[in-house]
Formats: sequence, structure tokens, C-alpha cells
Amino acid sequence: MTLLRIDGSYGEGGGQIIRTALSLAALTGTAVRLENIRARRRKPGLAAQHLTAVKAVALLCDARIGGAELGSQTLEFIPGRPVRAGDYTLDVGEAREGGSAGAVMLVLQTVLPPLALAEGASTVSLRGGTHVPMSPPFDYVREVWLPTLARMGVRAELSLVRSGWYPVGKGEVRLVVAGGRRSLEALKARHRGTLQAVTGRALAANLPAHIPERMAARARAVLADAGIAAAIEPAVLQAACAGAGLFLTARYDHCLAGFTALGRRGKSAERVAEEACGALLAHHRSGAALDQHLADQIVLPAALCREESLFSVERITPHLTTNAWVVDRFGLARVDVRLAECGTGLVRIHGNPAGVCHAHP
Ligand SMILES: Nc1ncnc2c1ncn2[C@@H]1O[C@H](COP(=O)(O)OP(=O)(O)OP(=O)(O)O)[C@@H](O)[C@H]1O
Repeated sequence: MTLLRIDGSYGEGGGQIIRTALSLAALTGTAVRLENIRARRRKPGLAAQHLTAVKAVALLCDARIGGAELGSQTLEFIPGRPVRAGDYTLDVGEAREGGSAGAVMLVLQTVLPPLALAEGASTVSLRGGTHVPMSPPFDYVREVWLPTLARMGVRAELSLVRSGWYPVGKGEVRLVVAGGRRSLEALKARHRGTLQAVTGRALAANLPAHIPERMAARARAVLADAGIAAAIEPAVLQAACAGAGLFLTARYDHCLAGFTALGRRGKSAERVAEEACGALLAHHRSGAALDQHLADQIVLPAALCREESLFSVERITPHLTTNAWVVDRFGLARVDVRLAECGTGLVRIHGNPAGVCHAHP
């Protein structure tokens, strides 16, 4: 059997190459061999979050897997059948002795596209980190990524059972996916239109109420100075360890954009607020439609469309160009990323008129 070889050291050289490759392997029935996994990271190879994603996608399509161990830098993944809808429970904490706060949202983003195109509805319960650094937090996925996918025809609902923060994790979310799509609808967001509203949540877990209140107050003041009225709600949550963060959503006529800043010991609530607002204002000034994270996270769903998607993005990141490369390796859709005005990017994803092909044995 020939396996499609994917070089994990390409471009960004991180975990996203694995996740995108596995989603596409399951969707198309392609057997893949991943090499040099996370070669550009300080500790290369599969970490708890990636291993959970590997096992999750393997469950969806009954894949045979080789090299699915912590630290492994090579993985073979051979799908056994088309993706099956069902009830799945995935726990990042189980992937490593002593637990892990690995990002469950990244695992969710790996299983959702295959389940959206599977026959029938699914529920997925995911346990681990819900608001952890270097990943989309729960609020971003619920307020920005899923509503953007809803515009592309994906029907899914996400709820937070318990938040999970670094370093302990132990959060839980529940995802319900309607399934039954044959392909998705193209995303058209070259121009974003006008800013309709900015909303947000200032969250603290196991910390005093004045922390989220100060984050919310400072954020409202910073945005008001820029002429933007924002509705930001402070809230205190219970969790397995302390954590805090501010999550903002900018709602434009034709798209959504999300901005996050997480707290840590020694960083004031006001600084957290200024960081998230700074990111929002930089995006607003850029004039582009999608924020830098949404662009790389929408490349895969857009590759599942029959028609062409087109959107502008605040800036071209290595995550974006790397994900474009992975999609290209599967020959599913051609992704064209171009530099546009003032450092923004323009992304065109030529859909596949034939739709996604399930070439399962
Ligand atoms: N603040 C944020 N908001 C939304 N998305 C984010 C945010 N920070 C990071 N992301 C997204 O998280 C993903 C991280 O991918 P990356 O390849 O870096 O993954 P990883 O598996 O966490 O690990 P590693 O970098 O350790 O290999 C990207 O899609 C990136 O856009």
C-alpha cells in the first residue's frame, strides 16, 4: 500500500500539520505517513494533545495506527472505513501519566470536519484544557470558529461543562454535530463591512471577583478611547486550578474576529485587558476581514467546499501557509495565499467540484 508522506518539519513544523493531515486522511480515506513530527518544537514528537487527536480520529474511521506514542516522531495512519457518526468521549488527561492541560479545542477542531460530513448526528465529550496558551480557547471556538462554520453549513453546538486552565486542565466541553453534509458552502469574506458590535467575557477561575471586573472595566475604557462601545461580562468560574483571561469578539457585517489574552501570576488584570484590546484594535486598523487565527483554522473546512472561498486576513502567518501546504498535499483543493494591501493577506481556496471523495477500501 502506498502511503501519502507528510513532512512534519515543513513550515511552522508544529502540531497543526498532524491534525490537519489526520482530518483529511479520515475524510478522504487516504493512508498517511507523518515524519519529523513537530520537528520545529522544543520537545519534538507527539505530545498528549496530539496523541489524543490521533486516537480520536482513528476511532472515527477505525484506522490502523503505528507510532501512536508520546514523543513519537513518525506516525502511520491507515483509515479502515468512512467516518462513523456516534458518541465519543476524549480525554487529553489520559494521554499522559500525571494528566495534561493539553488543548481540547484543537482536538475538537480535528474531529469536527469529519463528523460534519459523516452520515448522522454525533456527540463528543472532550476533557482537558479549555482555556490554555497557544490554542483557541473555548470562547473563541464558540463565538468565532463555529459561527463561521455555521455560515458554511455546519450545524454544531458547543457547551462548557467546566473550564480547564494551565497547568492542571481537567475542563470539559460537549459538542453536538448534526452531520449529514456532503460538502460545505464557500466562505466569501473579502470585505468585512462595518463593525456592528464588540462583545466579550472576562473570566477568572478560582480567583476573586475583582479580577474579571477589573479586566472588563479596563477593556471597556481602552475600546471606548478608540470610539468602540463594548459589552463585556465579567464572570468567576470554578475549575481544577486558577486561571484568568479576556475573550473579545468583533462582529462585522460579513465576518467575526476573535481576540484573547490570558492572565498569569504577576500580570495585572489591566495588562491582560490591554493585550486583548491591542490585538482587536490592530486587526480593526488593518481593514482585513479574518483575524490571523481564523484564517489558518478555516483553510481545512474551505477545502471541503465545491466552490471557491475568498477572504482577506490581517496578516499571513506560518500557520496559514503551512496548513495551505498540507491541504495541497492531499490534492483536495488548491490554496492560494497572497500578500495584499498594507501587509494583509488575500486567501483564495479553489474548491473541489467533485466534493470530498471517500476512497475507502
Ligand atoms: N489566541 C488564539 N486564538 C485562536 N486560535 C489560536 C490562538 N492561539 C493559537 N491559536 C491556534 O492554535 C493552533 C496552534 O497550532 P500549532 O501547530 O502551533 O499547534 P500545537 O499542536 O498546539 O502545538 P505545538 O505548537 O506545540 O506543536 C493554530 O491553529 C493557531 O491559529
